Amino acid sequence: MSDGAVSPDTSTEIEDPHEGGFRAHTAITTERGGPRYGEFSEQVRTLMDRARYACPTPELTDELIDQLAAINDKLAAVRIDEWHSPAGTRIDLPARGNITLPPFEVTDVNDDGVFATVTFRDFHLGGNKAAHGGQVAVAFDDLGGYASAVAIQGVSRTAYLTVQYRSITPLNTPLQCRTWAEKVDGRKVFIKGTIHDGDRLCAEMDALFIKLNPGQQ
Ligand SMILES: CCCCCCCC(=O)SCCNC(=O)CCNC(=O)[C@H](O)C(C)(C)COP(=O)(O)OP(=O)(O)OC[C@H]1O[C@@H](n2cnc3c(N)ncnc32)[C@H](O)[C@@H]1OP(=O)(O)O
Repeated sequence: MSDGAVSPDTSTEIEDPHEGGFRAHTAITTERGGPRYGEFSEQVRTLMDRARYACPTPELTDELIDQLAAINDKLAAVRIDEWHSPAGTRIDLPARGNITLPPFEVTDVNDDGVFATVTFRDFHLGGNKAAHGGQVAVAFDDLGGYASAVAIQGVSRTAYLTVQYRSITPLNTPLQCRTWAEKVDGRKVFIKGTIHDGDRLCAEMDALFIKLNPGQQ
């Protein structure tokens, strides 16, 4: 760190409940960030959407830098560990409040798998109005992990994930995603997935998740 630089404030880390995997033994709560945290997440997503397509004047760029720096300073002052951050733990919000995921809402979980509506936004643009292929994989990874968790009632990590891009995945369109466990063989969980725009198949996933051993990172 250079002279005079200040480290981000991480003093709010009050405990480390991490015992392996990527889930902590913390109570599930929908309180963190307050009742309007979902609106906050939506504003962050909208910021990224608008920034993706904006061409500000140099003067506006100057102004926005100052405003965003002020916001970033406020957020840095309330930095906390990943286990207690509402982003990723607010199960009442789209994509658990995780702003790095394409927002999705799980509509059903049953013997046929996990069913969700996922919407790729302007900031997920790949090119020519289509979603970026990597973002499609992100959606599959998270919702595939969900299907794996349901199948084994435990935590797993992705060993491999392949995507077949069958047709254009549109932006700003509620799409139907289904992920399901095709086979469980010991610690190996073979997961399949599809994303449809109505009747049209956009992409398919074939993935292997490995159930983590106790304490495994
Ligand atoms: C609800 C929230 C959902 C969120 C989901 C998000 C999921 C993620 O993004 S996880 C992040 C991305 N993934 C990673 O970082 C994982 C990195 N890799 C690893 O940590 C390890 O390689 C890991 C855990 C996958 C497997 O390692 P390890 O636990 O030592 O298992 P290992 O003994 O090597 O393999 C177990 C079995 O799987 C097989 N296997 C492991 N990796 C592969 C692979 N890539 N391809 C094929 N088979 C494999 C092995 O051959 C072995 O098979 P068998 O039992 O028949 O001999």
